Amino acid sequence: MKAEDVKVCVVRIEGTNCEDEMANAFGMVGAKAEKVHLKQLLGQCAPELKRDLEDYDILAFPGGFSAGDYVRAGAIFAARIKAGIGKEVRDFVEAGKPVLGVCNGFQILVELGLLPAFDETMADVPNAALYNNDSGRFECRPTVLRNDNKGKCVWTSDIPKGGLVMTPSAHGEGKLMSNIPDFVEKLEENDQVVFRYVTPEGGKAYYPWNPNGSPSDIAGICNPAGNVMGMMPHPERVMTAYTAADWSRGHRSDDGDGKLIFTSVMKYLAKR
Ligand SMILES: NC(=O)CC[C@H](N)C(=O)O
Repeated sequence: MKAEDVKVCVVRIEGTNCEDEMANAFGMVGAKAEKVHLKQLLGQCAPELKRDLEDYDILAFPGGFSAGDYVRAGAIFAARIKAGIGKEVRDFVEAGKPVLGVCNGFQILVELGLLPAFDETMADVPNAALYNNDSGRFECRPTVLRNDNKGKCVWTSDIPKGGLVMTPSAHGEGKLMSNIPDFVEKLEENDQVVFRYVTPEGGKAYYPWNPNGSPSDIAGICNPAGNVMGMMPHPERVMTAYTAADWSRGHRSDDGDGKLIFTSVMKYLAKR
């Protein structure tokens, strides 16, 4: 698939607030991104505004405070999706099409049951959640991630295994939790761990470099097939070096580290 033929659905509802930079990020790697309100996918709009998920090649859930973070961040957005287009989303994922959830988007993917999705896609009762940060407050700062994926995730092929990327974090509910006793081990066994928080030198993270207290310093995971990825930090905010933290620019020329996520998925689609 040529880059210019790639169509991206950047889906939003009231409270989403990172759709512009998410659409811009895909545009910077040559794809055609469209900001689509959930109501357009549900048909609750003028006929000419109706959109069908199957017409897109990538589904992206941007950050924000969808539905005001009521109940839990992402819970209401996920419930509305599941009730209205659950089958279409499941078909999209099972067709191997790439799905990205950033921050609130990650929370939505977990609430939908699309991550970690150990046994099935969109299980009725999700077996994980993004919980309140250990600090009990909203954490907003540059964070450094190490790519710990062994090659399964389609969103990280341009980042060497063990490579470091600086991507900023900004969230109140970023602690990945699960009711499954050996949750982290299962993620590791399935190669579903993607990013871990580390210090700028690549060492074991401690607060504030792990801003939320996530076990094993996990910052991002993928599904067993590797086409769905969710991460708390915001790669779409560091597409260029000038938006990166000054101390993190040593190993990048004019691009920001976040661009590698978007170039990676375009390479995956180029082979489909
Ligand atoms: N930047 C975001 O998407 C924030 C996500 C969510 N509102 C939280 O605070 O955890």
